[in-house]
Amino acid sequence: ADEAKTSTVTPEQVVQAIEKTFGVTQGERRNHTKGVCAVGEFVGIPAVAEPYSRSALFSGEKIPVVARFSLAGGNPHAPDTAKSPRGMALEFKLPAGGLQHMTMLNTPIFGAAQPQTFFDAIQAAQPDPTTGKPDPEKIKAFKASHPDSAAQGAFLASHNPPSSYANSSFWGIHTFKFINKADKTTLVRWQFVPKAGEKPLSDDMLKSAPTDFLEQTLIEQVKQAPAHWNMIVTIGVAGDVEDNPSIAWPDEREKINVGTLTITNAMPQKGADCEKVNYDPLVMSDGIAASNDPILRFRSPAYAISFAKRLSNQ
Ligand code: HEM
Repeated sequence: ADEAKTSTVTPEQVVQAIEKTFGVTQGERRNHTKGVCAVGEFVGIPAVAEPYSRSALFSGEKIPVVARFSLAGGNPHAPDTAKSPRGMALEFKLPAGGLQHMTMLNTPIFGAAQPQTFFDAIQAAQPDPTTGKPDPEKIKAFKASHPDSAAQGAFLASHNPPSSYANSSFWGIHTFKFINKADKTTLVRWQFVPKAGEKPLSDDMLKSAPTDFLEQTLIEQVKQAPAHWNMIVTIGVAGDVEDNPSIAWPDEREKINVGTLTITNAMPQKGADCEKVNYDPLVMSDGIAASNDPILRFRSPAYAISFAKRLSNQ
């Protein structure tokens, strides 16, 4: 066990472990396999955002967005009632071909401080050959030996999953840097807050809801009226955790509303715009930059491996 803790797991090994635990859906994402495409726009509030970031995202112009909503894990048939993370991935199409990605979850923190913990979690969830199910003893041992997984686990256990993607908050989780026109850097974290409010499944709905409802609910909701989220940025102060996505920042930090995301249309992922996007979270525009968070840095090569596989129909 000590050896495992100090060893350096590679993105290849993590993607292989995901494939072993969940199986492979040919030509599809290795993680967050089940999902739905959407499109819309983002309008920033320059008076609020520009003191912190010079990104063209916050110019106040309408920025086209290609979005994808998803369930965590590599199971393409995961039930929409599963108490697992939901994802929201955004590709903002900035003027002159510039891009900004935000690839978020509906939990404020992540279940791993380093890639090794994520790898160990995936391995612990591997189905036991005799039962076809994860071995509860292995999951227990994983939790006991990985305290950095506890906060996200507790959040997921105490919050029922959303009744609609349009009624869920999504967090960027990692610490990022905003850089303004005077080259001043501010540490930030962000959250997309649904204007329609958070509406989790009730305990009764959790038992009675069908396997698949999230995709159809979103498609039908946005046919009636667009769905909106405010982008709320938390301003960090000296000493706030910069490189550990498993630890939340104190609640009392200043929060600013820097713009609104509007989703105008949603559609099945096959053949739609989001299908062939690699939502690498390190694709960023001038004015927004990565921290040294080891999870954030690790995601980029892991997504590239999954993307290359699915594009070549593996
Ligand atoms: C070591 C940590 C992580 C690993 C190894 C990992 C791995 C992956 C992989 C392989 C994919 C599929 C990529 C593709 O084929 O396009 C994926 C998708 C995704 N991940 Fe992660 N991930 C990690 C952490 C995170 C974190 C911290 C977040 C949120 C802050 C996140 C949010 C998502 C979302 C939303 C998607 C779906 C993107 C889409 O719709 O295309 N992941 N992840």
